Amino acid sequence: MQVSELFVSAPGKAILHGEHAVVHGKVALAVSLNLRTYLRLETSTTGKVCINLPNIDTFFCWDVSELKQLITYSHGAKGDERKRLDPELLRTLREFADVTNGNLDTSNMATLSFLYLYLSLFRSGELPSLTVSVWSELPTGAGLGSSAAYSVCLAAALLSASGAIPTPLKEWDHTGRWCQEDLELINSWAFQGETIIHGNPSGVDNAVGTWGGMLRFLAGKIIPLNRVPLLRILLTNTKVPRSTKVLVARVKDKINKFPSIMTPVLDSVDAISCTCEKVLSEMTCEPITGEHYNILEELIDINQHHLNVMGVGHPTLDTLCQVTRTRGLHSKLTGAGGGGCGITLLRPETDYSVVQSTVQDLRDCGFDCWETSIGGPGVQQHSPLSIKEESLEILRRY
Ligand SMILES: Nc1ncnc2c1ncn2[C@@H]1O[C@H](COP(=O)(O)OP(=O)(O)OP(=O)(O)O)[C@@H](O)[C@H]1O
Ligand SMILES: C[C@@](O)(CCO)CC(=O)[O-]
Ligand SMILES: [Mg+2]
Repeated sequence: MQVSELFVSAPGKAILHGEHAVVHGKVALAVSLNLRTYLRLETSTTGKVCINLPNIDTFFCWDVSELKQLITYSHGAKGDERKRLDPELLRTLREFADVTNGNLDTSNMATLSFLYLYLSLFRSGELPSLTVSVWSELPTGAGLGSSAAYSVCLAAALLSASGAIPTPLKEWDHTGRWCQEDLELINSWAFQGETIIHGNPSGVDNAVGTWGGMLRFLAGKIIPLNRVPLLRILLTNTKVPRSTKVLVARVKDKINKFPSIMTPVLDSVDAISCTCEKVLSEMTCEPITGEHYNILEELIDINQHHLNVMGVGHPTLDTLCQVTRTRGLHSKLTGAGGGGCGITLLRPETDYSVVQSTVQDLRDCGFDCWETSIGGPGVQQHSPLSIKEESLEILRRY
């Protein structure tokens, strides 16, 4: 065991275009948010493994000796264990935690992905006693990549604690980032955590949590977009709970039922992402005009219609679009939809008073709403000094 106390964090994300279509091999454009999930890992000599997940009211402790037996029953991963889930280990863990396949309980999913990563990453040596506490600024299950930020934090902390990757924080620094090769390892294990929570993730959310910034994602290929203009975005949480796993499965059923109808929709979303990427890149090399923003707004409107066609809209998201439209602003859902969050594009000239009135209108609908900054850094190691006092207090409370 390499560390006694370790802090890491990973950002949430907003998808500009391409949610759902990305699961079916189309392009998505996604960007990290300034809202983060923080994790504290502390080694101990208690002979216990504990997780504290206060956002979802989940607190568990197991004896290391009890967990050790689970590995004996499992035959170990075959092939490249970073890329594919070990079905036998997962089955053993489902039995152990009494979680049936298809169970969507928040607490069960988070526990299962922790146990899976812990046992997979330490199975070849001694299982260590440790306590992991996670605290997030992100709303859970609202489309802002909370599951990916959680999985990325778990992967980074457990890989570092196992010695598979170094801890990058220098004595004199407040934050440290891993090298490219280590980030790829973190991302691949985070994808496994996402797979346990989501069922069939594309990998875009964990890629943003790992690398941060804005990126183009296509069939597992990640291209960072460095030349993008500064965008002003309003985030609205309708507070309608939904599960990404259920929504992704719903879209798949629809594609299977109406392939000739749904395939053109997915192709159109792909073209929207590509057109948006082109416009964003033009905006960095020529003077930004109103026409650039007109196109970005039209793309948002068209995509929102497509997402409704895919069956992942919600009446509250329609309300969000209508309310912002009366203020001349354009919105779409972000993430899996079915409730959760939407994004509204603000133009550079959008007056502060218009933003304020829009926020108030949306709050009057019962939504949470705030202007956000985008493009925050990907997964990081922290010194305690670089974590807000309230978050640090929560992480060290358990
Ligand atoms: N802070 C957290 N602590 C523990 N578990 C979390 C936390 N945040 C998210 N999770 C896990 O992630 C699940 C929510 O994932 P889900 O993919 O449905 O939503 P999301 O990631 O917020 O949205 P989207 O996938 O659309 O971006 C929760 O049920 C829980 O298992
Ligand atoms: C709905 C989806 O496209 C995005 C969720 O943030 C699912 C995924 O890509 O894994
Ligand atoms: Mg998710």
